[in-house]
Amino acid sequence: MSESENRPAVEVSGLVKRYGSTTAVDGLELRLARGQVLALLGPNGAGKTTTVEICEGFVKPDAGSVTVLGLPPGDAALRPRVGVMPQGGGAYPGVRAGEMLRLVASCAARPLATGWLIDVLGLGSVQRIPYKRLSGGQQQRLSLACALVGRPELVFLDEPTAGMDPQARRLVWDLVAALRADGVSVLITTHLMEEAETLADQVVIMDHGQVVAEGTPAQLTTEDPDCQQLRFKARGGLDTTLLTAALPEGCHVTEAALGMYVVTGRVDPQVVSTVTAWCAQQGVLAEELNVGRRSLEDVFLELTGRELR
Ligand SMILES: Nc1ncnc2c1ncn2[C@@H]1O[C@H](COP(=O)(O)OP(=O)(O)OP(=O)(O)O)[C@@H](O)[C@H]1O
Repeated sequence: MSESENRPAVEVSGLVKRYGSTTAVDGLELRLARGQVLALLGPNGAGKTTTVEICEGFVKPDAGSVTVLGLPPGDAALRPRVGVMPQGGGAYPGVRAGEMLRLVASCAARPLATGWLIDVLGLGSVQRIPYKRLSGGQQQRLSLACALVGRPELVFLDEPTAGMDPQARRLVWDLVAALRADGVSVLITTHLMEEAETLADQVVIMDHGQVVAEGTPAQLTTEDPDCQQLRFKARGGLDTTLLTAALPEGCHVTEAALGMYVVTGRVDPQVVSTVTAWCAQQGVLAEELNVGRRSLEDVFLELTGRELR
């Protein structure tokens, strides 16, 4: 086995990319092990697409090192081994869907059967329709078919399910799971926390071009026992400051949405009984009580803030 075969699928170190005064990527470290799925999360403008485009070889970095299957990004030897699904498609507007896929397949040494891929991705009825007339979700599915038709060892999927209906999204999730089962490495960017939790072995949350947290979905959401949550519903507008004061130190109550309360902290039986008793004193019933770990979305918002970018 050559030395490059032992390297991770993607290895990024000290990566920097500037656009004028904007530092899109700021010393990023990233490692995708072979055969794993890595989900790259981050708010708008965090630098995800720039990072992926550097790994794909489309954008040159200002500093840092990147290897893809042990080779420099864009190396000609990578072309048949890497599948790319760029954000927002990337096909000739006039080309018919079926032609597009066959064209891409003709460049591969051992392509998948295009008819099979068209069926799997539910594109049979739109094969003869020009790319520009496909719906957004159909364009995305065609783009995914093009990324996969060459049986790649590594796939870059930049927001693959953006704009897809729930059926198409599930289909893509099944396909990604099947790729993983076949030993394909996948780097996926997404704004859907459920997508990351469902698919990823490893989640990397980035912001301002840097990694702010990484780990398995379970590690990111359960690591800290003091950060459990008790959720309940009750009449809107309860005094959360008073309830917080009634709870042990370290517990904190917020009204996440009208009538939806979240107690964050170490949730033990005493905390649950204090909450229900306190609600009873206010003459309200705490309903749909649920004790669980933080969601990935909670972790994401905590790390990257709630303001719009
Ligand atoms: N070609 C470019 N020229 C100038 N600035 C750019 C260019 N590409 C990206 N940027 C800037 O770099 C930063 C990172 O952008 P990038 O597209 O990588 O973010 P992202 O995390 O993929 O965002 P989104 O979730 O919105 O897709 C942004 O501030 C963006 O405006």
